[in-house]
Amino acid sequence: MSQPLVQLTNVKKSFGPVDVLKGVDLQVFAGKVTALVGDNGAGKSTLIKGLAGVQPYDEGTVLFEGNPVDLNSPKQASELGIEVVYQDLALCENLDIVQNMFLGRETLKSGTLSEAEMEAAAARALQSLSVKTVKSVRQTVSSLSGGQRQTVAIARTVLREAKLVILDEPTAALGVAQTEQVLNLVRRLAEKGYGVLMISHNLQDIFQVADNIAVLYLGNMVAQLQTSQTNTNEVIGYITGATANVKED
Ligand SMILES: Nc1ncnc2c1ncn2[C@@H]1O[C@H](COP(=O)(O)OP(=O)(O)OP(=O)(O)O)[C@@H](O)[C@H]1O
Repeated sequence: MSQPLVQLTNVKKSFGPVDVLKGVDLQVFAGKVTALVGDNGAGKSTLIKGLAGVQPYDEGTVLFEGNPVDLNSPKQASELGIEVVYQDLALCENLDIVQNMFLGRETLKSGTLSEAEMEAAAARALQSLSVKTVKSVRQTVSSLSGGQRQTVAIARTVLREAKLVILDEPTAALGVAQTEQVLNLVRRLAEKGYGVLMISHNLQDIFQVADNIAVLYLGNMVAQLQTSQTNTNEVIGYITGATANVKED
């Protein structure tokens, strides 16, 4: 198999006396969707906050494209090409799609952009993901459906030149049709070569879009499975701890 885009080795994180990540390994590949699953409190959010540089790990190594990297701030993570779409999406209701896509980044690496250039770049980001559900990039976010909002938040990561897109429960608040739209978009992200790490509690979604499934149980990575080589019962066994595979200290 090719070199992972991201490789975490023996990552640990504690809050006071509570060990939340107890030496976690994880590999995420470019062009693949990796689902991160685990019961409430397993450590999924803590794991992605470390990758996002929001809450740095206490110990462990992170290789990005094969090189050791520090992830001590969101800026460092973003500069490497790690972008997270949190459940709240961090979109401003009263602003339009273009304004939201450039929020806080009115100037890019290439310098300051005019309105027309920003509009064109926003449209290009959506087109690159074959998004047809958004009619105009000048629509305000308040007029968009939940699925369209998720789409805009994902397209924003593309505009920010992400290499790894981390999605926190992207379909949690969506109905059936919009879930389908967003799952198609997640697949397209991978087809375009992005590495995707997706937290989800929905096994149906996971079996539909994920190439790999990583299971956290009480702060331990108990399984990294290929979706094609496993089934729902096996994954549930690891999530609930019925199938034990915990590293001894
Ligand atoms: N800042 C913090 N201070 C203290 N404890 C924390 C902190 N953040 C997380 N925890 C604890 O770490 C454990 C793992 O939390 P985390 O949010 O990473 O789990 P999760 O798998 O994302 O859960 P969920 O599916 O419910 O979102 C929990 O027991 C939680 O209470």
